[in-house]
Amino acid sequence: MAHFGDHQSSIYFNGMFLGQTPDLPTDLTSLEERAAEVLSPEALGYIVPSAGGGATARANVAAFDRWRIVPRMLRDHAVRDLATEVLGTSMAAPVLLGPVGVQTLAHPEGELASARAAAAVGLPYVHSTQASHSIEEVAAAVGDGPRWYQLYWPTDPELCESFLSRAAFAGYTHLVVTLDTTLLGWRPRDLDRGYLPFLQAVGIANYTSDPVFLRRLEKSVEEDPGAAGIAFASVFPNPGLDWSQLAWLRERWDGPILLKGIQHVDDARLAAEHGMDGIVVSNHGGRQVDGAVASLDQLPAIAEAVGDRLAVLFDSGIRSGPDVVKALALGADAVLLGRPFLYGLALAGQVGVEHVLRCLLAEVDLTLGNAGYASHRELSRDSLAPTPR
Ligand SMILES: Cc1cc2nc3c(=O)[nH]c(=O)nc-3n(C[C@H](O)[C@H](O)[C@H](O)COP(=O)(O)O)c2cc1C
Ligand SMILES: O=C(O)C(=O)c1ccccc1
Repeated sequence: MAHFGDHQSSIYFNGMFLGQTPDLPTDLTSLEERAAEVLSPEALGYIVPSAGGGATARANVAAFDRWRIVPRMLRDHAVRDLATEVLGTSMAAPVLLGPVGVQTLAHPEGELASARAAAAVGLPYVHSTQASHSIEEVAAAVGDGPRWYQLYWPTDPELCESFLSRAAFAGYTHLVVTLDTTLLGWRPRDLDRGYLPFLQAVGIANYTSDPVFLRRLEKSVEEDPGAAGIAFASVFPNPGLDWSQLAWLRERWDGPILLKGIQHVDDARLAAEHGMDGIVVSNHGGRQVDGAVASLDQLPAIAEAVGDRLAVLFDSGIRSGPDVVKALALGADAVLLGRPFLYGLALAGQVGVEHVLRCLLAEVDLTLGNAGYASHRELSRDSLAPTPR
């Protein structure tokens, strides 16, 4: 609670700004509009839209509106506590910064700014394989804060081992294996522009800092910046993965492993049967399978089926404090933030990301308190009612 508590009382007391704060909107929808004014057309076209016509991305957000919080009265909430622990990692609140690649697209300091902001607010940072800063640079930026590593499992086992050993050596403790992007989804806005950040010379420091990857490059990156993009395209797609290969991964990672991209209750059960420690119920913010179900709609059944065996994390569509409260009440142990923190990053670097995180946590705190809860641990399905149609 330490970090968040300090900031909450000194800056965002009762939701009001008391001291110096960045000149940024406090609601995340307005923040997205402001970020759209500063992002390049390419960056905007990559970050904001989703797969296909965006039906799943819209469904992700709309799903939260089908639930309403039912406030309780005269329940002492003078001392409130958002602090929690997930798979041994302590955090100021049940919120993590989700893995997001190529963040220099949004701001020159990219992942370094986001990682510093996460550490300053006391939330874990999940570092993407697809990042524009290396595993080691981001570890240094996080300092004493919690470090989780997200794996895009490359086709080359030697490269995969290299990523894993570098991450472990740099002090990352938890592995989040993203399963929903073995092939990049159909994304018309990028296709129409002929632009994908990781195929250009930018955005793949995580690969170009890797000795195994560099050995795979026939031409040096200095000679031909396009060579890295081509080598990346040859190792990134991995549609041959199946459940049997998790044993291989388990042998190579000592800490907890979470599977990201789970949407089917049977896959959640399979994750438990294969000895995983957690899952992230996610559809990648609607960026992969357009027409897929809303992520929140899958959460209750999944949490019910495996919540006693696995840590159940959730993402896709979180845009406000009440959204966080609803996901927790429906069975999530914690949520991951995606696009919203990128908008803060685009507008003001580290300060902008901190602003987004503090606004979100302050709104979670006020929503819980005014609904009669001293802690998110008191939430249950009974805290919500379905919205009448
Ligand atoms: C620009 C962008 C890049 C992303 N890169 C990754 C990535 O490298 N690895 C990953 O597992 N998920 C990635 N994601 C997905 C997020 O981790 C998360 O699942 C998603 O953004 C949640 O949906 P939301 O943006 O609606 O909150 C990315 C999302 C965005 C918007
Ligand atoms: O754009 C994404 O959503 C994403 O996860 C990704 C996938 C491959 C390379 C870079 C980012």
